Amino acid sequence: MINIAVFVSGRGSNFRAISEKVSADKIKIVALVSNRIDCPAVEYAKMNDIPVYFAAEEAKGEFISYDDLIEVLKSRGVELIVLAGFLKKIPDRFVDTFENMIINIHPALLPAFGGKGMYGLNVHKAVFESSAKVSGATIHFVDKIYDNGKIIMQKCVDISDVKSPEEIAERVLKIEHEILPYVVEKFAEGKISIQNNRVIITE
Ligand SMILES: Nc1nc2c(c(=O)[nH]1)N[C@@H](CN(C=O)c1ccc(C(=O)N[C@@H](CCC(=O)O)C(=O)O)cc1)CN2
Ligand SMILES: NCC(=O)N[C@@H]1O[C@H](COP(=O)([O-])[O-])[C@@H](O)[C@H]1O
Repeated sequence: MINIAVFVSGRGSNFRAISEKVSADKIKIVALVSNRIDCPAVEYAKMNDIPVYFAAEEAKGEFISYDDLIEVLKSRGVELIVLAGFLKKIPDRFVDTFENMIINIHPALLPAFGGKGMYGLNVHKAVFESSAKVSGATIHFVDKIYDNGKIIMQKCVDISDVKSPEEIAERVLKIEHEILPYVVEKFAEGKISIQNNRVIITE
């Protein structure tokens, strides 16, 4: 079993998918981290006795600093950090400390439609405006640049008949809720590795 931390900024449906779909004998969610005090993901964590931490660049009020958060996560033996709708840049020192231990889910087929400003519905609006016939979700390692890390898994979905960005969002979210719990479980089983600079998933 591995200890994981999940970082969120809002609704938390991917966080819930991990919590509800990955078996308790494979992972323990020892921390929910958010940059927002009042969000549904935090309510879900509190209802399920998952420790909640609010983090920001500087400690203030209920917020701890990223530097203090590093020590908290180390003390909790965190082996995997999952960014699930987290909308802030993870600082370089954080990326260095947890090298190849941070993953992110992005609601598009990277490297397309990624980078600064590309989050939430903004992504699906850009995809819709591009007239793309396919979209999907990407899970990647987190490095010091937005949406730039090694890709772990992608799954696509047909959007040739959609009438709005919201329809794309709905179809992609279903994909996210499938592949993120799968990837987290593979991490817990020790079946994801980097060999010759390529990500290998062992079935
Ligand atoms: N060091 C990294 N940090 C983060 C990454 C990453 O790959 N490396 N991924 C993002 C998640 N993400 C896309 O998957 C993403 C999130 C947010 C933004 C963005 O432009 N944010 C705005 C601020 C939005 C807000 O405060 O509400 C900004 O930076 O101006 C882009 C991509 C998580 N962190
Ligand atoms: N670039 C980052 C980004 O856009 N992340 C996206 O935010 C949503 C969070 O939903 P959730 O809070 O219900 O999991 C998800 O669609 C996730 O891919």
